[in-house]
Amino acid sequence: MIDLNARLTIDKLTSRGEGMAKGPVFVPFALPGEEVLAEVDGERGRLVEVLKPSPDRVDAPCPHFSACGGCAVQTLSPDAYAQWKRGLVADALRHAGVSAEVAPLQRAWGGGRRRATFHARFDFRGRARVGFMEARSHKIFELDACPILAPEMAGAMAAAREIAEKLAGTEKPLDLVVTGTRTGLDVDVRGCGKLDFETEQALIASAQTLDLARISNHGIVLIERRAPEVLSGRVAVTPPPGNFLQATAAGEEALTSVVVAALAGAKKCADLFSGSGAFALRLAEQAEVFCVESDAAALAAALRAARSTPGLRSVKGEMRDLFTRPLLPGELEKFDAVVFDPPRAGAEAQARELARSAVAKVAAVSCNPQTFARDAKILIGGGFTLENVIPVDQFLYSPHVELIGIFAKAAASAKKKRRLLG
Ligand SMILES: C[S@@+](CC[C@H](N)C(=O)[O-])C[C@H]1O[C@@H](n2cnc3c(N)ncnc32)[C@H](O)[C@@H]1O
Repeated sequence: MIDLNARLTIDKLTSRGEGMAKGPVFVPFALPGEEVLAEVDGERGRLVEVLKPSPDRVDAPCPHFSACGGCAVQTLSPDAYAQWKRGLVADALRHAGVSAEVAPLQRAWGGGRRRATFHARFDFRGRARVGFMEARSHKIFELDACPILAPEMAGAMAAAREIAEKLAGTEKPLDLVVTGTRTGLDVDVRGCGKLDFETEQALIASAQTLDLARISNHGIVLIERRAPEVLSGRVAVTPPPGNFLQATAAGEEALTSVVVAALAGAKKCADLFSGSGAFALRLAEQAEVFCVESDAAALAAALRAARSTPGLRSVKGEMRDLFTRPLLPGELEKFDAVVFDPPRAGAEAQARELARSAVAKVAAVSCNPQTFARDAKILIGGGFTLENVIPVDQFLYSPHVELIGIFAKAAASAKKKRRLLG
């Protein structure tokens, strides 16, 4: 039954960035401590009016707030926002029974996001609607400007629109992944399947008129006019189309500088889930690095970048699925230190092997506090101490938070493990 006029008190802001009242009822855009009027249908509430605003409520900086589904947590004051995000990490650790001091949130959005995925849908006349998704809907929200995009993304929306128009004939829902690089925009189109010759030529022509660095169809390059380049420290990397990239350059800098400092002194490091080398290429200024990654193109990009940069220590790598074939203690023996940065699912299998290993220092980077906490518990069970937890915010106004945990194992305990392993 729908209650059109429910008066609710909001108890907390959830890990999805929604206000939660008793019931529970989840009310997007409502803040803790507020009294609100909401339209309630089961567990979902639609904010109608804020009757008693929180002292932490501020004006949303973006004119598209609440219509665009992108940035739900814009009306929380900067201090309350930082406490909430830090709290997401602290709660996940507490819930998993891991005791650790969590450092204050590092703000790392810098100039803004260097990648965005625009969605395109076509109406029955073939007219493209291009933009982000509307809040809680499958409809497209069309917009001209997004304040959270980095300057390198200038022209990204116009490019996405023009390319979508060229693909109207496919009638399929499309995603356009646009990355702002220092040599221009890199666009990867997804969802259109194999294209006929004329459509491919039309996209190549668009790449010329829009002065794109590169355009690809689901990873298959149609034209590379200039190699797209991002910097990993001083190393220029050409990431494969649509490949994983930390959301902001400042976020990558924040995560990697913590890891590089924590692993200082190590002569041989492993970078597990290495992608195109954000950690490895910086660590290689001070240590030999071995990268392990399941995506062949990403691994190749890292190794190629290392080869073409003078002055780095050796960077080698292996393509390997670390979920099913984690590095075993015998293989880990070669390394003084390990960084691992898995996808949201975490690195359970690898954490189990690290726990059994004699590695002295481990930096765990994560985009999911829950799986981080699970993996941290495994490492601690293997004799590691969690020395430091640092939350890093590169997804401004969203509920996403990254974090780094620095783990150390005392030499005596590491030696004992080594003896046990024979
Ligand atoms: C969060 S990204 C981190 C990449 C890199 N460390 C960076 O900062 O740019 C996770 C990486 O893990 C890789 N990956 C996903 N599943 C994997 C698996 N089962 N085994 C090895 N690598 C995997 C992805 O291809 C991706 O490059």
